[in-house]
Amino acid sequence: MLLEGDLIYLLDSKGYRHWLTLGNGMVRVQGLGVVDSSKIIGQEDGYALSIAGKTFTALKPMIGDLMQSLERGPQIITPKDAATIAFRLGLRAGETVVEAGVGSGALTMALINSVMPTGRVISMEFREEFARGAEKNIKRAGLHEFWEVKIGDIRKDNPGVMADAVSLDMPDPQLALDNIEAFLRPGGRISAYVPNTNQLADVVHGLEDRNYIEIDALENIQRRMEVHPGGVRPSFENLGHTGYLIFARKPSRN
Ligand SMILES: C[S@@+](CC[C@H](N)C(=O)[O-])C[C@H]1O[C@@H](n2cnc3c(N)ncnc32)[C@H](O)[C@@H]1O
Repeated sequence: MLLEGDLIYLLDSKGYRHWLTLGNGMVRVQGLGVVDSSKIIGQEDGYALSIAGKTFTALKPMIGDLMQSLERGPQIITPKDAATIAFRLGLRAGETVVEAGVGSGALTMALINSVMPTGRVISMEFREEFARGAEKNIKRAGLHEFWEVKIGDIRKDNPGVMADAVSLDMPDPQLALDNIEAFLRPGGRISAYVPNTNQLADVVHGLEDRNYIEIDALENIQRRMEVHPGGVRPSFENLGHTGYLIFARKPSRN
């Protein structure tokens, strides 16, 4: 059911998305002008409606849609990499995740989505303006209840919680490993996302030096397929390289 206050998008016949928050009455929608949102409130997800003679479908966004529609500051992580991070960290409802840095908040949304409604994500970010931008994005997505941001440097500051998992998307994750010892629980999981192979090697060596176990480094390659009357082939517009992912678990230190 589509409710007042929901953030939704109207999908047109060309596949374009027009975003709006369902309000009381007329709402301005970019590219469409003014839309009477009272006609959408109370309808089912996937409701088809006509606006100025054109057909649209009203849809509630999934987490990947929210990630891709946010206002961008720093480069965001792609849904394919965020999904792999959340799954390989083994996140479940009720867990506590510490991440750094927050950037635009895209990965944060995927992490929150995996631990809500009883768990939470604490983001550590050393640039105040990025923290505020991410806050706007996370509020727009309606996920702020399960999130906290702390201004600080994960290489030396403590988030003040014991984490089940730590997720790092920053240039030098290996320099945070000593500090993370204090707040990642034994058996806890860690992930790092880096664009270059030299950074990947630095992280893996850093984890090995600290006796982390089940260390695994990978690149996540996905190809979108196109189905044409003449045949089926990978899209020419496929994204090439995004980043490398490293995962490990922390053993008990006794
Ligand atoms: C590439 S962006 C993260 C993008 C984010 N994962 C997303 O999907 O939107 C990297 C962020 O890490 C922050 N950062 C870098 N080093 C940091 C550190 N030592 N402690 C906290 N934040 C850090 C940067 O300010 C930047 O906001």
